[in-house]
Amino acid sequence: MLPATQWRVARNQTFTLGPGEGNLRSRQDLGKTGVEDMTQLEDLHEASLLWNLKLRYDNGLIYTYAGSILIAVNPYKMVADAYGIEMAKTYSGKPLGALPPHLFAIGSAAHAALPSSQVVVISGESGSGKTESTKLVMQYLAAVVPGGGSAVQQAVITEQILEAAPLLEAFGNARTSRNDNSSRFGKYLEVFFKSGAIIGAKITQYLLEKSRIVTQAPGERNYHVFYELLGGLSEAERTKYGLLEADKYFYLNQGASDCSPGRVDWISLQGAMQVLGVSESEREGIVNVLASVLHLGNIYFHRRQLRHGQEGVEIGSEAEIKWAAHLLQIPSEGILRSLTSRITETRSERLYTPLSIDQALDARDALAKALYSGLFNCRFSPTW
Ligand SMILES: Nc1ncnc2c1ncn2[C@@H]1O[C@H](COP(=O)(O)OP(=O)(O)OP(=O)(O)O)[C@@H](O)[C@H]1O
Repeated sequence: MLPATQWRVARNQTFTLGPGEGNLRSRQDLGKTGVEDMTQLEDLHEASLLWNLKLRYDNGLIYTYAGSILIAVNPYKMVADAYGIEMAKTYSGKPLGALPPHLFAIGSAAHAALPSSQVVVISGESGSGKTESTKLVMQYLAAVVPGGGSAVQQAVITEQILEAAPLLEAFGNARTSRNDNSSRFGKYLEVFFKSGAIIGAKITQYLLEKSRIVTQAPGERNYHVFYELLGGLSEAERTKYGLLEADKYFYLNQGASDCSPGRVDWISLQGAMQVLGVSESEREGIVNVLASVLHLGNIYFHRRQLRHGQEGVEIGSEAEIKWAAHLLQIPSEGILRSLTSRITETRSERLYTPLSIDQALDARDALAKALYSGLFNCRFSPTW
């Protein structure tokens, strides 16, 4: 406790304390690199926690414990030798706290506590590093835990677990103002063990951000897969699906962000699908859906005055409807009707009420969202 009324704060700055403000004591000396576990801090309040994290971060130490919780400060650059098989082996079998704080220590602790069920909860704000941390925990498990079955089965399981991430990211991640690879869905990843060995995994994904399929804020993009598809198709394939360059699509160019293919090339993505057992005909179906979503986005409408002062619409671009119908293998009249009128069914008849231009645009977007989210939900719940 210091009785002084003058407190030295930083360098040569001083300030005078007012009456009743003298109950101050010096900050705990955390040394150059802070403490590895926040529970060692004498003062447990926001300022001291942040100060400790800063000291460590400034020294290239991005991980800190708070008891059995690991706090990671995103370095936004690869920290040399921080991960990899050697590091995974170093942490394998060591109890939490035996070595400096690390994500691999969390993986090791969870693995050591088997066979009772374990859960690693990774949370944080957008761009804080959840996706990367999830992949690192999986990399750790794939590196140090044997797969079940024969050597070939083990290799297949490990490869499938690691290939699932880029595939899910292609369909569920997008560039946002905060993160170039932001996950726009929640995921729950389960890894199954038997006798200490990995025998399978399951990813459940939920709450995909559907609005992004049809609209993007300035500087943001649609899901990576669209740009990867258009960047990777050959000329012949483009012709087959009636596709143009990415910047020609309303669903891709609204954010006025660049339309380059970005993260993963289409060939690698197809390779990942193959590894995960997506057949060639299913892959063909996936491209059909993606291409039809793009075609739907380029459909536009003209206002039409109907009898009795009623407003209706007519399609401005038959070609896009025909492409979507062809790719989805449904009659184009059906799409046309559903985008221009509301259908009400009674016992004896069907009533068609014309849509206004805003309603028609909503109907178009709703169809595109239903197609894409249907694809995301049913094709990408891999279970091994
Ligand atoms: N451990 C790390 N080492 C180096 N870079 C990292 C690490 N973790 C994250 N990053 C960098 O930060 C970026 C954002 O991280 P990440 O996508 O994991 O965030 P997130 O929390 O999953 O975000 P969102 O909620 O938007 O999906 C990554 O693309 C990567 O460049």
